[in-house]
Amino acid sequence: MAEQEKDAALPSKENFSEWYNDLLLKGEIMDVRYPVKGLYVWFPFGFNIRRNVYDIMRRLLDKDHQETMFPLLIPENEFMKEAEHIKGFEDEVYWVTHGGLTPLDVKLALRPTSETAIYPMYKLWIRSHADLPLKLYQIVNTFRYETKHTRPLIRLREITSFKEAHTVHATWDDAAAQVDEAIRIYTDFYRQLAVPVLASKRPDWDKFPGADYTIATDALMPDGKTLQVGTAHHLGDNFAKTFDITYEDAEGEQVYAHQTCYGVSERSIAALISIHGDDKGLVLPPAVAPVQVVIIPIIFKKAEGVLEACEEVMNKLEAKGIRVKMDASDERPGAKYYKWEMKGVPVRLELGPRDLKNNAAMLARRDTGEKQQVSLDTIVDDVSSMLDDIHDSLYEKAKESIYSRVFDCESLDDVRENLPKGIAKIFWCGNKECGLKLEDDIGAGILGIPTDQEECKGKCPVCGADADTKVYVARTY
Ligand SMILES: Nc1ncnc2c1ncn2[C@@H]1O[C@H](COS(=O)(=O)NC(=O)[C@@H](N)CS)[C@@H](O)[C@H]1O
Ligand SMILES: [Zn+2]
Repeated sequence: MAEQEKDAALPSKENFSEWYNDLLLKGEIMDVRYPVKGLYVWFPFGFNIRRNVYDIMRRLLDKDHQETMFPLLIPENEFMKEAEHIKGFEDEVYWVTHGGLTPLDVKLALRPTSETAIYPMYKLWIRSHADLPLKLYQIVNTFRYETKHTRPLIRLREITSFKEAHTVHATWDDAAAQVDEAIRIYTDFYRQLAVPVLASKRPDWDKFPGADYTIATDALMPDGKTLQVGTAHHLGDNFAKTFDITYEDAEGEQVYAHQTCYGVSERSIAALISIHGDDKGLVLPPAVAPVQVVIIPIIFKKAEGVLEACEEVMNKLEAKGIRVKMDASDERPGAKYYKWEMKGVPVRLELGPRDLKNNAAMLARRDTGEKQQVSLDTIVDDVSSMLDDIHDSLYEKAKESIYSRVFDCESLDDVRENLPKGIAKIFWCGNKECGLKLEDDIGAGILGIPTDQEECKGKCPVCGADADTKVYVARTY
């Protein structure tokens, strides 16, 4: 890897942006030196985290979805069919115009998202209500010519890990239920990454192009800005009408289907790195850590059976399905601790001659730094429960961090005062002019109406009209 930059110390997490960029290199996540703006390269270690993260997503989806894969290239005539969708993506889509030296008679879009690749096929596949609900997903790369500031894992021009699900239903209500199910799946997915998220219904002007409405999940980053880490869209029968996706209902009538689509990307990894990391580097939730336990043999002149004991412990942990590595290199122990702490290994296991004599080993937690001596007879259970404790503690700390930075505000001044720290909740009458004026006034975005919003009565801070909902407002990525 790039040795030269890795020697300087990691900046403090206080300057979040420098810390984040440097950690992507030092933690061997992504290399940003690829010569195309917005395209980045996975280091193997980072790619290993990605595999673990998406294995969790697959386990959740495979319960009642099927995974597949559609082509990357979309013919212009299909892409240009749905007006709203075109308006939303026309200045972001990349086009392929040649095959070798031969100009193409129909130029091809690189999928920015795959509705217009998938739905012409759904038209062919769906004939009767017996074919519904259809729930497919793919995990692919997609391309968006982002003009805002590109950042690895957060805003890429090639989204390398775009999980998009596209479902088809008999009725609008069935599709609405699927949107709720998608948000439940995402909330569970993020809980397994120890990342708490807030779900809210986006204002109309911020919904997905071509959708009836969008519900999004947002994480709160250390710098007080929110990151949209997943979205679910109710597409109504808008795309079904455009792509003529109909099914024969029980009465033999041809009926337009109702659809949803929902997606997450490598922002899921940006969130877990940013929320859990510290000044010593990555702090990985055990569920996604490529190495969950690193064994450090403490060897003096004579090995005195230490290496054999470490091998034995390693085999017992591996037999339990724990991802373990032994670092028997001849680096100093301190250098080893530094390296594996940087890579966020949740548990370090130290074993030297004295431990061996006491039939014990020392466990050190990466998240809190606390050390615990355990007997070699119970070490597998001790390590397993420590890994569980680490997950729970990371999740609790992250929940405390986001809920303590959601501020219930009564006035726009309140909002202005609290925004630098996190998310504000403020009344909104629901009409667009007020919403846009509110966003303009405070230089931040309306995230939306919390999905767990209770009834509440108040006044719109812009027009003074009665309001019965509070909305989340925040500075966003
Ligand atoms: N340029 C980007 N880089 C990284 N992630 C992105 C980028 N653009 C969008 N995302 C992520 O991808 C998710 C889904 O994108 S989206 O536009 O909201 N929705 C769709 O494309 C729908 N077809 C559902 S898959 C977003 O919630 C966001 O988390
Ligand atoms: Zn108003």
